[in-house]
Amino acid sequence: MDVVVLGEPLVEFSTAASLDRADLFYLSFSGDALNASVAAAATGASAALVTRVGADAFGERLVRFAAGHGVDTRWMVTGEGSTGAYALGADPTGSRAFAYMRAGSAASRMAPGDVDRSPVSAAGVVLLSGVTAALSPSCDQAVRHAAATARGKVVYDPNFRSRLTGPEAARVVLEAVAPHAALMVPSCPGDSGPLFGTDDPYEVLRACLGLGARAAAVTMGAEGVLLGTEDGSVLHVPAIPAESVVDQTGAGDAFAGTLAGWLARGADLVQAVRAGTAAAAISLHGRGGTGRVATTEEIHALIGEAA
Ligand SMILES: O=C(O)C(=O)C[C@H](O)[C@H](O)CO
Repeated sequence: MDVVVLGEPLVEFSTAASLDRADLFYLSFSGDALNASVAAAATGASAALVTRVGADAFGERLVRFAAGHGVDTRWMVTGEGSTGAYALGADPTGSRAFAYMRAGSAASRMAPGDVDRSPVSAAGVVLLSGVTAALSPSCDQAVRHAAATARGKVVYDPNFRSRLTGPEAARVVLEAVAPHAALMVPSCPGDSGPLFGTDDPYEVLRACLGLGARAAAVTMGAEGVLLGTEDGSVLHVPAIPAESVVDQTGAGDAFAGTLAGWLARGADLVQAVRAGTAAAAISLHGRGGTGRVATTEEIHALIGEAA
């Protein structure tokens, strides 16, 4: 397996109106782990999502949705608890509101055994996130176990969510995972303030390397990505400008999933980060986490290489 992602897929109810006024919602499927696994599969890499869904109206649809996007669903199993869901209000000014309906969900009941039953140990890249660790104590354990099992092949997205966890707890997970990380992809701002106490991307980069990650790609939205490696090299990769932005939800996941796919297929770090920035730019044209998934041809066209 090229890429293995561990985390919670969510049913997504989105609207361009505000959540307290909208009465019509668009149904789709999202969640940081699903967004990233769909992006990874779109690169041509084999990509599996390791998770649990509920035995309810949406669990099976979620699995079908993932399969329809080329994700290997053999490790999306049905378990106790409901399929997680969230409502997203993404209005045209760019402001966003989230309402989670995921407490006690099937995926939040994952545990280290889910990792042992998955292809994590044989994966080219294992994509883990702070969202997954924040779902429950057993998910926290699963993330740490996956990091140790993946033997240095981890891409870690801290993805700090104040509705799910606090800075201290998120920082403890980050410190546990960092020594296993081939790459960390913190956002700045976003993850930087709560987790690193600074919005200076160079300081965030140094902090990630100081914790034992072999490389870090600090994502800065329209300012691009600051990429640094343990040998001391630092490179600024510009963002790809996006016009007519519909919604930024999932852009970071498109970045992480795409770069994981490219890395697993043999690209070097700089190529993979460039591909990730292209996928993130394209994702801004769709509503929700999976509304617009970049094709490899589109990525090549944007980064100026022959497809
Ligand atoms: O916030 C989360 O936990 C989600 O997974 C919902 C969205 O899909 C996610 O925030 C996009 O990154």
